[in-house]
Amino acid sequence: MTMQDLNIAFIGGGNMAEALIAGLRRAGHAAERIIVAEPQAARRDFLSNSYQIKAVAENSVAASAADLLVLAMKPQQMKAAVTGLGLHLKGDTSVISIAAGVTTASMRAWLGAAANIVRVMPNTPALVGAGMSVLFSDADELHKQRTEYLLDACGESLRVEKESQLHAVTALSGSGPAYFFLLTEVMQATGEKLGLSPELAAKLAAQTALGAGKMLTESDRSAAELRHQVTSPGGTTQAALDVMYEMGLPDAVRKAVLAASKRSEELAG
Ligand SMILES: NC(=O)C1=CN([C@@H]2O[C@H](COP(=O)(O)OP(=O)(O)OC[C@H]3O[C@@H](n4cnc5c(N)ncnc54)[C@H](OP(=O)(O)O)[C@@H]3O)[C@@H](O)[C@H]2O)C=CC1
Ligand SMILES: O=C(O)[C@@H]1CCC=N1
Repeated sequence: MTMQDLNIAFIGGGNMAEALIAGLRRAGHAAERIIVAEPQAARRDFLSNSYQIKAVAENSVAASAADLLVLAMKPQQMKAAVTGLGLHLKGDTSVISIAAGVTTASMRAWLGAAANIVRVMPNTPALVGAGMSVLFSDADELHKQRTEYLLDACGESLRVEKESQLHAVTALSGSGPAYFFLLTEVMQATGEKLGLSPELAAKLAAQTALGAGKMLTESDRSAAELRHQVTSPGGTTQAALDVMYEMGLPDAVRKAVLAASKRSEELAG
């Protein structure tokens, strides 16, 4: 079976599932090979209309169709949703959990020892093909490669060798888009306070985020070097950065990333 022939099923059709479905469709995976099980009728309608995929209410229908099954509920919803689902899986189905914290051992306890489990921490930029996903799995290589087919349709993917590293990964790339969005929101609002129209302030903040991101990924210079290049001595950037340091922004970001990692550990139970 080629990767394009995989039947890919999602259980839970929320924000992150939608981002992965959008990535798959954008990369050309056939709509009739994607199915989502989602409890809310309005959300099912939205997903089937937006991506031309099949949306059903019963998890077992999606699970039994799957070569690749993506569990995309909240961590707290996972145990109830997947207990008993193992009965509906084909023997060689690859089961991907994207839930923060929930361990491979817990998934095996709920799904059955034979389940081929891959843990993934994706992020929402998958929606626009710019995702960063990290996987961990102790299952056979085939299951990791199938997972990479899905993830690479949505951006970039990497592997980690230790499951415990997923806490840090979650704190950086899983939650990370929200940190940049908050910064952008504040820049935009302040631009408006300084007299720019909402449209202009939004455009300047967003395009600046995109430009900074492209420089970080495409240039071989470090983030610190790129920052220095913007910062003329005695100039405007220096005035802004002085305030950021005085008010403890680096320390706040450090503590925020540590809090996200700790929360991931707590969700592991
Ligand atoms: N959002 C993100 O940026 C990222 C999220 N993740 C992980 O992805 C997972 C989903 O997050 P997110 O998409 O934000 O959450 P959402 O709440 O948007 O999506 C979860 C969906 O699953 C549905 N659901 C709940 N219970 C069941 C069930 N028993 N069977 C089938 N579907 C069910 C929910 O319905 P209802 O609303 O009715 O409960 C909801 O539509 C989480 O585990 C999270 O840790 C990972 C990386 C990034
Ligand atoms: O906030 C969360 O718990 C999920 C995991 C990473 C991003 N969103």
